[in-house]
Amino acid sequence: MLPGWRQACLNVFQTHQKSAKTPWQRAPQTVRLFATTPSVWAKKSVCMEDFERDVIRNFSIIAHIDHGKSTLADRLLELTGTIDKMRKGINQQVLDKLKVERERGITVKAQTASMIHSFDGRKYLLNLIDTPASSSRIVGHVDFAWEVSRSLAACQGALLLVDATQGVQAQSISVFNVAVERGLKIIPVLNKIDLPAAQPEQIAAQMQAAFGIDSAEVIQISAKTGQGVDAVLRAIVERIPPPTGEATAPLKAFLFDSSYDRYRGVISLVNVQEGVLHKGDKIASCYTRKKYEVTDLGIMHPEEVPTTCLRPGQVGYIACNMKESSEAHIGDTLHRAGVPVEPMPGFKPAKAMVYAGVYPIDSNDFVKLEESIKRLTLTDRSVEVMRESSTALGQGCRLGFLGTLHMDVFRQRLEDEYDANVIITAPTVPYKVVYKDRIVTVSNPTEFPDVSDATCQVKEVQEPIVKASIIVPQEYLGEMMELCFSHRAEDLDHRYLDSSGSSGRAILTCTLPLSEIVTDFFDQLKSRSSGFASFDYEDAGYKPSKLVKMIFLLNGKPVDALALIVHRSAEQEVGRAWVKKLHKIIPKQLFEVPIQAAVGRRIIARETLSAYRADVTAGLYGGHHERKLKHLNNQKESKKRMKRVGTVDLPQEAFYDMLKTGKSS
Ligand SMILES: Nc1nc2c(ncn2[C@@H]2O[C@H](COP(=O)(O)OP(=O)(O)OP(=O)(O)O)[C@@H](O)[C@H]2O)c(=O)[nH]1
Repeated sequence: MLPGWRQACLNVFQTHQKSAKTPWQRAPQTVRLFATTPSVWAKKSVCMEDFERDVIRNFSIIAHIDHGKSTLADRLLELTGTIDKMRKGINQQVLDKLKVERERGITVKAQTASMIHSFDGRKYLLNLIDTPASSSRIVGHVDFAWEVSRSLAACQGALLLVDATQGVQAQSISVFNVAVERGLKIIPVLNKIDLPAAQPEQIAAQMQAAFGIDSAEVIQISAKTGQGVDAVLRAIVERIPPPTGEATAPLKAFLFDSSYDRYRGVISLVNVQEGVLHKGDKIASCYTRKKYEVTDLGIMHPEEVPTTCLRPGQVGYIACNMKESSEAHIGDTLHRAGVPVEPMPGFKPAKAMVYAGVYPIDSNDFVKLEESIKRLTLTDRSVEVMRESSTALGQGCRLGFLGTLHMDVFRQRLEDEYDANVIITAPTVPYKVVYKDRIVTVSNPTEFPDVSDATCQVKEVQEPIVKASIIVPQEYLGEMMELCFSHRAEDLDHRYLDSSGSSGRAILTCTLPLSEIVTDFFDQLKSRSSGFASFDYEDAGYKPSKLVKMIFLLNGKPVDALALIVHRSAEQEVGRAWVKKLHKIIPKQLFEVPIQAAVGRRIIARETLSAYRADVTAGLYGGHHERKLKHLNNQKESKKRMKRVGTVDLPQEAFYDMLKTGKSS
């Protein structure tokens, strides 16, 4: 169940969802909750002139998953009277939105809310910019580092929230580093002190060791009971500096998020840095140079509340007849048309780290799938989309994701919101193939050259590597080191975060090839540390590596959709495992089928599928000629639904099974 106003809003749309004829007619959930203003919400009006720079505070809450970010955000909204406690209901969160977010307990899409807070006789405008957290249950949080980084660019401060029972986790450190890099004022907050297992003193000391902050600055709270939360509000006002920027300067607004509304087009979230933005203003984008007219603007309070203007330092939404999501570039600078300004300094664009082919289970559904992907990317701009086709799977799309969690979330959203059943090929990272005269980035195994073939003129192959950090109770340190070494770790190092014997925590850092962590690394990390380890990684460039392309042959014919890029040291193991799996999954044919794994011309592994003919007429004794014919015809029909790979018939579902099990193998 959702809180009052969100539930009412959801009900309106669920009715619409049910009446929508096709899944792709349905509005994406982000849009539904973001852009509509049902009458159940009380009309609010806010005069933006009341809030000059010195009474504005722009901040984020940064935390590891489940440390209580959404609970604290709700408490702040309640304490400032932005939402009504009774209407919201108890223990229900206001800012989390998507179904996948509720199911996985993670925040995927950032949300922003403005609060008005009276303090020491003055009214302050507090803008909370919600950053998505990761799910350490699934894989590294780096998937959403891009979202976090863009949210933080609109802030001057951040609440660093740590669970007093769990202590500092890997993601707390990585987000902290991003915040510090951006020069944000950090307010350390220790949450869940109401729990009997809380160890506030020990964890505060841990925060000192991990972040180098003064433990006396740590505010102890319980976001659940509200204890100490007023001290957080005080610290936001007192410790976070106000934004800079002059109202008289030419307009400069920083675009940090966008969503899509089917009626109004793109809705952008902006942070006005300089000048004043009004309804009716003609604005232009520094990036695309396109011009627009502002048709609507206001603040998220927490729903949309229209205002007459947005002044320096303020954060709000604008609608300006932007038709395509691709026009709203995250990190773009908007200015008054005809009055160009210097764009905001370089913003890291989203970089795809993991690629996979996405195909419909029924190849006739490609058009529908492509449409669904298009719609979904309107709300998730960080996904790269290209068309591709495979002889085995037909027409499909090659998608680039920020990480495997991102890929998983995208697949789940495709299934939840668009009823799309898809086959996703094994994830591949982008490799660099260095030829004598050029460097080519390859993210599709079918395009990877046969490096053993001298005519290819490949000088070397480079693979992406990451700097990984694992925080774990000391008793699991050895186990974690072994895990890292078995995944080709280098430069392994560790230090202790506190000195409380074996129950204390250690942080282990190393470099790992990205390809090693996109499959089973995370599951192993969790199971080998009894769920206690937290893991994070960041991009660390490229490094030469001995990689080869492995292909699989059925009856001597290669199956393109199954090609893999593997490290030479693992080729035997991987080849054997996949051939065994294929042997289990591929249905028997009318003839014997050799299943082989090959690297270049070398056959690495082989299994043989024995011949079999489904005798559909067995049991039909005597002269039932017509019935026999009917059964044989049925058999012929079902064969038409099979994919023909060379001479071998494969049902599309077999690929689904192979690739699904391939992921966890
Ligand atoms: N006892 C207690 N429980 C809390 C407190 N704060 C949060 N919780 C509980 O901790 C769980 C996680 O809280 P959330 O607010 O959803 O955590 P989150 O950090 O927003 O999680 P993400 O959305 O994934 O970032 C929920 O069950 C909360 O009720 C607290 O101060 N005390």
